[in-house]
Amino acid sequence: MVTVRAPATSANLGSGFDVFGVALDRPADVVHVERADRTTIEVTGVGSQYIPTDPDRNVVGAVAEALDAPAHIRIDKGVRPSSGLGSSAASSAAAALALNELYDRGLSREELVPVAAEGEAVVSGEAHADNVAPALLGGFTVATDEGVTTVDADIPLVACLPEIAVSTRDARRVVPDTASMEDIVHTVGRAATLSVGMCRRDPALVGAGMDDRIVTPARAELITGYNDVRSSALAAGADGVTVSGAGPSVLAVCGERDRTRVAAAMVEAFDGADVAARAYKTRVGSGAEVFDI
Ligand SMILES: Nc1ncnc2c1ncn2[C@@H]1O[C@H](COP(=O)(O)OP(=O)(O)OP(=O)(O)O)[C@@H](O)[C@H]1O
Ligand SMILES: N[C@@H](CCO)C(=O)O
Repeated sequence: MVTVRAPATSANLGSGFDVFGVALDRPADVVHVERADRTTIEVTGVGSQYIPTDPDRNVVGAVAEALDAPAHIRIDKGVRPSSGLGSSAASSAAAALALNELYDRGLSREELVPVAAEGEAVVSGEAHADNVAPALLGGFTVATDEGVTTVDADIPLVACLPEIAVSTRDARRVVPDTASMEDIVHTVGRAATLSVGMCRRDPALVGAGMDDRIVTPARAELITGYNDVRSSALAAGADGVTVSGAGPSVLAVCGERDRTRVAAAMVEAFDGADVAARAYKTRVGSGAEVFDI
């Protein structure tokens, strides 16, 4: 049996839609795989009652098929589904790494990114790699059709998860088809600023780089209380705030000493909108880890 822990992730980071992503140091999924003649799936943990065990509908089934690696796959969910924290990606990445080890396929983590992205295609309709890349490689990742580049950035973050669900598939439907040249130039500038901030481990630059006029405003409409949560986090000292992935989680970047105050402000603002929420005081973390073989 092979066991792998894969982290939650936060994709887009505002200005990097379908390109940027970060691994978080918590929460995480843990996946156990054992050889079998055909793939069977068992799911426990947070939100498991909403996750199918049919290999054709669970992301790990697509990963097992892509690797031609039938197995009994037990998923212990630590990342809530439909959270905006890469729940499907955590399982996809963990299964890809675990089955690669179990069947000795010898693929590198970079080579496993498109394999794990096949899992994402099952649930969102597109094989976007911006969650599975950081889940496998760790750090801050830039995923394009040329491949993935990574930065080992140590940046404090707060991920605030409200008790509402937004599916990636629904959230992708509200993304506009076009954008003005002014908004494109604004967002490219912020994306470049964010990348420099990650390289310099500078939360203020990362926060400034999160601003986006193209996708985020449409996604914010799906999250009750988002505007109050964002302004409360900024008032509490956050350097930047944006929608985490497809939402509903809200991600704030801040200095280490401000995390507790920012986390409390975000939860309180959601409470003011009659939405229960919990906040993870986290940071950019490492990728999936193989525990035992
Ligand atoms: N192993 C799995 N883990 C989590 N969700 C899964 C899994 N397999 C299938 N799903 C389905 O995928 C959906 C959750 O994926 P979705 O992309 O919408 O949320 P997310 O991954 O938490 O968000 P985001 O991709 O924005 O970070 C749920 O409908 C769930 O039933
Ligand atoms: N880039 C994807 C990430 C989903 O987590 C989206 O926003 O739809």
